[in-house]
Amino acid sequence: MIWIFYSHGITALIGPSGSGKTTYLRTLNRMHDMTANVKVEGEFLFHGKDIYSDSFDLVDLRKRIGMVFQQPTPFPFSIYENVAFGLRLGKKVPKRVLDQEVETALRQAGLWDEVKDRLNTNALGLSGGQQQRVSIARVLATKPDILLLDEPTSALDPISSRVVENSLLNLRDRYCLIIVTHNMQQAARISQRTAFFNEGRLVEIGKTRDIFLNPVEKETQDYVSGRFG
Ligand SMILES: Nc1ncnc2c1ncn2[C@@H]1O[C@H](COP(=O)(O)OP(=O)(O)OP(=O)(O)O)[C@@H](O)[C@H]1O
Repeated sequence: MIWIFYSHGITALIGPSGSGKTTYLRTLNRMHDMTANVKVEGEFLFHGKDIYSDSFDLVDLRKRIGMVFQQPTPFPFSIYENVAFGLRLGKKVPKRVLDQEVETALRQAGLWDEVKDRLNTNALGLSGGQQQRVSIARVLATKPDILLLDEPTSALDPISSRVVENSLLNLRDRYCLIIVTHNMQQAARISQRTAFFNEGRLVEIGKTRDIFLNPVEKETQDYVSGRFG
């Protein structure tokens, strides 16, 4: 099966617990490389080049295909240093440039107005939703093409979740976002395309509206109508 992700927009990966959503997501930036006994099959082309080829630079890959996890993952540094972290890796960047890039990333993540007066305070002092947006800004700062998000709002309260969702909505015209979510309402609210996984297989992928209202497969119909999962 050939599966294409477009250069921008949100694709939601849905399915019952243990259906393989996270396992699939992690293949997209080679997160399984460090795990013993994992075999990845198939071809994963990124701008026409197989990301599993030996010549693909892993650090570059993870900059261009960034990942945001379920738990916010700020480092115990200032907000500024968190976002600047990836920009500083392996090169010297002038402060003026760094300031600009940090601001841009925080604006894109929808956090700038809330933190612009306290960039030097510890990111761990922020709320969960703010910490998650710091995590998103940190990934955005390295100028990725793709953001992989593994249940990015499931550890947050409903209000913080909505704020993070809104940030993702603002990013979808510029980036390719691929998001694992347990929350079908969330998938329906924010994604243009949805993929349904079950028992380690991709069952069906299509426009979100079609997957929810008019799926091809009975398995998908049963899941979206709440008959299992
Ligand atoms: N295609 C597959 N091949 C081999 N193992 C798989 C496959 N899909 C899933 N698994 C195994 O099933 C387990 C659950 O998978 P995974 O965590 O990806 O599911 P999930 O849909 O993300 O679940 P949850 O929604 O609970 O986070 C993992 O241990 C994984 O190794």
